[in-house]
Amino acid sequence: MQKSKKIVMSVDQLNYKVENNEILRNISFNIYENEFVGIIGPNGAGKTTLIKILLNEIKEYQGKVNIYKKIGYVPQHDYFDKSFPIKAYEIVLMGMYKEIGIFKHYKKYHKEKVHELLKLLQIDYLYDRKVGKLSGGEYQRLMLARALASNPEILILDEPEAGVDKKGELLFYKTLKELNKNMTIIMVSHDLSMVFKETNKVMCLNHSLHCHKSTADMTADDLKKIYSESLEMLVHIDKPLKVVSKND
Ligand SMILES: Nc1ncnc2c1ncn2[C@@H]1O[C@H](COP(=O)(O)OP(=O)(O)OP(=O)(O)O)[C@@H](O)[C@H]1O
Repeated sequence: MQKSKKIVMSVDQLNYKVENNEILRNISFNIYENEFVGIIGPNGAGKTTLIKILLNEIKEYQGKVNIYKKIGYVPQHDYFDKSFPIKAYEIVLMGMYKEIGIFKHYKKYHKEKVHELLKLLQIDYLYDRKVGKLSGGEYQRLMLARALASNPEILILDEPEAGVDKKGELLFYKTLKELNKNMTIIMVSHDLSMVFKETNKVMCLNHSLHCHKSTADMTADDLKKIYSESLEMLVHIDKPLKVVSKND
């Protein structure tokens, strides 16, 4: 069934080094429309670097990267300096900068779109609030509104759970599930329990790609290949993983 789906992104033999430090090694994968892919891996595994390559922020790599659809990006929690005096609606307008331009020639239509997005994400009350006054969960939803402002077909999120409490996280994933009906989602996360609950594909990255498969087919051995402390990690995963015997 998978074969009839369209490829939205394809990476072939990607290698990336900084001086003699091999950060990404021989990475190849395809992402298909409407997939919800979780990228997991330990600290320093190259997850954010891979995202930066997909976003074309890093260009000095070897291999082929083809992106066939428009990307919206939800950055890590500390992406913006929160002491900067900017209001929530202005952050969302930034997501439309290609339409508006750097001289902020926005029209009534753009502001209406901001209201629409904030309403969709249940944070319309934040419209005029300074970004430094937002909670972790509100800030995360605002970043999502900014990413959606450019009408993306692929949404990439880098550790969206950081700085958000459990209730906020559950609400956020509910929204992502809804968006996933019309959008491909790629999410870097350290929250393995949510990755196993919410995504339908998982990539295990630790400089090279150790596995890329359906979430339902993930095994404890897949995790052991990338996490040395896998036993403690497994304790926090609600969903039972397949037990693979040595003969499998
Ligand atoms: N410009 C750079 N120069 C040198 N080393 C770099 C550079 N960018 C990244 N690295 C190194 O590459 C490795 C991968 O970093 P990256 O941020 O991609 O990891 P990550 O998997 O996202 O980690 P985390 O889960 O901690 O956020 C790290 O060891 C990092 O120090």
